[in-house]
Amino acid sequence: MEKHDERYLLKTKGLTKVFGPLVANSEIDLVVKPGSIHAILGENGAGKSTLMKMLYGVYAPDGGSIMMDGEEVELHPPTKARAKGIGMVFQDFRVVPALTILDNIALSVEKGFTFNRKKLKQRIIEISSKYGLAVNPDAYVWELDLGQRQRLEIVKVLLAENTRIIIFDEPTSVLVPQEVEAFLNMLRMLRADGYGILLITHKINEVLACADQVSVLRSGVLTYTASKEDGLTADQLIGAMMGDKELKTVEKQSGIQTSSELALVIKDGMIKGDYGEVIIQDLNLQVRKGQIVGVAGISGSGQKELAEVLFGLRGLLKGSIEVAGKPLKPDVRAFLEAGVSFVSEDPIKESVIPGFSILQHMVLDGMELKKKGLGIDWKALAQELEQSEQAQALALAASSRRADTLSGGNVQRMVLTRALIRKPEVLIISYPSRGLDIGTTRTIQQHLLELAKQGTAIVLFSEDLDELFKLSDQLVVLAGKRLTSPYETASTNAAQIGQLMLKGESA
Ligand SMILES: Nc1ncnc2c1ncn2[C@@H]1O[C@H](COP(=O)(O)OP(=O)(O)OP(=O)(O)O)[C@@H](O)[C@H]1O
Repeated sequence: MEKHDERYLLKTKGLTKVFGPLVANSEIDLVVKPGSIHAILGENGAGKSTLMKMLYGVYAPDGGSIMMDGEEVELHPPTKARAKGIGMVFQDFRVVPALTILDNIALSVEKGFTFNRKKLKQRIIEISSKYGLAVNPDAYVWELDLGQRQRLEIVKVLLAENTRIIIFDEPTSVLVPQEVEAFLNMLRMLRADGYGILLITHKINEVLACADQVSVLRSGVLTYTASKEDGLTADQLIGAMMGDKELKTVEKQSGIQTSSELALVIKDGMIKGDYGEVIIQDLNLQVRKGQIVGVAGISGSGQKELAEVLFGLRGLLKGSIEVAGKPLKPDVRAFLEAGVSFVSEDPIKESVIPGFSILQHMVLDGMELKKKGLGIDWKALAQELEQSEQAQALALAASSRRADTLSGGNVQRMVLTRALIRKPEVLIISYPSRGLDIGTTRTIQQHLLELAKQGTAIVLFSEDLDELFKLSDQLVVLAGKRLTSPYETASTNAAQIGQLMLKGESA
């Protein structure tokens, strides 16, 4: 028998993964204990997902070993990892939208083609009520919001035979603030039942709220480990992640007068959803030059549809939209020409073209071409991009890198650089800090304030109320198919905005 303090579910020794010349993970020693939550922290591109993907068998290690139950194991491909009891909840969900929750789960956990629907349904209900994971087995996946899809993934992992380690890759990035506490409670219940939890997150407060152990990666190396008994503090963890780099503070200068010139106006608009249903009606919105208007709302209240209207990707069913006093038809080219830039809510899915480099993405989005003879001077373009203030501030990866091999946070940096570099007249930006590490989050927030100071009108969609309050001059709320009138940020508070999010202005 091993001594109690030597108990572990999984242990790595010298685990290493390289991608060409890049050492993404270098000689990592990590221990996953039963009944514990182990947080993995690190800046964007530090190697967190790579490490987790080796433990879930997506990648075969290039060096080192993994031990389970006292012997060395091979976990690649994921079928082997799953057979050993390792489950992973990814950021992008692996579900079939056209099927119900029950059928999706049957596809992943049942071995044959026939299965006992009634029994499986019963098991889903049991497991989901045990851990507070409200899911309706008969609902279709396309009907579900991101939080519900995540719960489906978790149920799937829990129903798989002998799961004992569960890896979560930035789970709370898709959750609205009200769902985060319930999620952390669920993690605590899993811990109490003996599961070993690996949790990748950028949110220090979540780590402090629930982690038993913390490991920090920097440039592929595990540089810091600590446990709750050592007394974890935010400063210590941020220091371990950022090293000598300083964490900026972001503050909006008060008393700046925004111009009275209107940059963007929607009058009496109506927006329909993908199934012809009315999503927003009686829509009125005005954004002045240099003003940041934050849009709050519970997810799925029409944020995506409104953002698409503001970039010409979706038409208004009624009403009009004007940019700098000029009415525009729903046509992205016309919006681009009018100086509108757009950051969508899901950059990995919507903005990355497989096989294309960062530079090619920039050119496709309208970066001005430099001619050389009959061709394009790619070298000069690359230099211009890499030396730009925006690329440097956001530490954009090398412009020749293929965008589809970037880490999640680095894709977000690419999309943000692309939007900022155009010095837009109007910027429509959704969830700017999603997936970004804490240092980059502050940098992008500072950039948005600077951009507004220089006259850009910004519509900011965010689920993070702190971020909305920190950056916005005015707040509007989407609720009950309507957009509220604007509230001056300085004279409202989170409680009032929270009420509006739940009940709209009829409250
Ligand atoms: N398939 C791949 N091919 C080439 N390089 C890769 C591949 N996957 C990851 N990388 C690189 O390995 C490094 C580590 O990436 P990884 O996704 O593990 O970082 P991360 O810490 O999870 O970052 P983030 O917080 O941004 O998600 C990055 O430089 C990334 O670009």
